[in-house]
Amino acid sequence: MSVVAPPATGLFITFEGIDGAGKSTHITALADALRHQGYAVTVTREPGGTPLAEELRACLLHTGMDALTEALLMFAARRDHLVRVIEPALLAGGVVLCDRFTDATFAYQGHGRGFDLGILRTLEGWVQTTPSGWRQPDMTLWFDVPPAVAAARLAGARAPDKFESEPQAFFERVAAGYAQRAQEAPQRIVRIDAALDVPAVWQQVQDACRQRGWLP
Ligand SMILES: Nc1ncnc2c1ncn2[C@@H]1O[C@H](COP(=O)(O)OP(=O)(O)O)[C@@H](O)[C@H]1O
Ligand SMILES: Cc1cn([C@H]2C[C@H](O)[C@@H](COP(=O)(O)OP(=O)(O)O)O2)c(=O)[nH]c1=O
Repeated sequence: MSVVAPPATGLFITFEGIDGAGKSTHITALADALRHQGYAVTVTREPGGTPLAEELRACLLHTGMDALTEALLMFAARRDHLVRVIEPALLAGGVVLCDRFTDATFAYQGHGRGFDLGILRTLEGWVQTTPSGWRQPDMTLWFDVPPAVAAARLAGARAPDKFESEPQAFFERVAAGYAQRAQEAPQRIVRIDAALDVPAVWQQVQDACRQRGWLP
């Protein structure tokens, strides 16, 4: 299949899934593959991606707080990131690969913590409305993996942060939250079977891009 140029409004692709699902591993590989095709690619992450949002990330990952505070700080970091980094890159016609976005807030704060989904929907509407309109990812790759598999991958791989220290039951709820989001937005959210080995997962990531004409 021939490769189509990204639309003039750019291409926004997000990576989602529980901790240890394999997002970071594949975001690098996809960035390399897209750059090879001549795309201008920005790789970024949430919470984070700007100096202010990285400061908020440090608080969010290491300081205890109530669920509303956590949700508001996630969306505050997202707004700064969207306005300063994501929108300018997309409006310049580039590709933005973002490690997590609003689906993570629904999964972690909504389903993991049990925070009100209606309030999250309101915040999503406010935060993702920019001068150029409503911004949603063009495609979201959801790395679906059983929490026990993800935990085994992370054991010993790195020191756990606040979220990674949560019990498996928390990640079961987060995983169910992602499944619900995927059901609500089947056109946007592509399920990747992330329990398979790295080559098999990478194949699925490439297939999702090929089906949309973004990779040959
Ligand atoms: N498909 C896979 N099979 C086995 N191990 C994997 C796979 N994908 C990633 N890993 C390993 O699991 C750990 C977590 O992967 P990472 O990409 O950092 O996940 P995430 O960014 O989703 O938290 C890393 O040590 C990585 O090398
Ligand atoms: C974006 C986002 C992340 N998170 C959590 C999920 C992760 O455990 C944590 C940091 O995400 P991440 O960058 O994936 O962590 P790491 O690089 O250590 O894998 O923040 C939320 O709870 N809500 C959100 O909206």
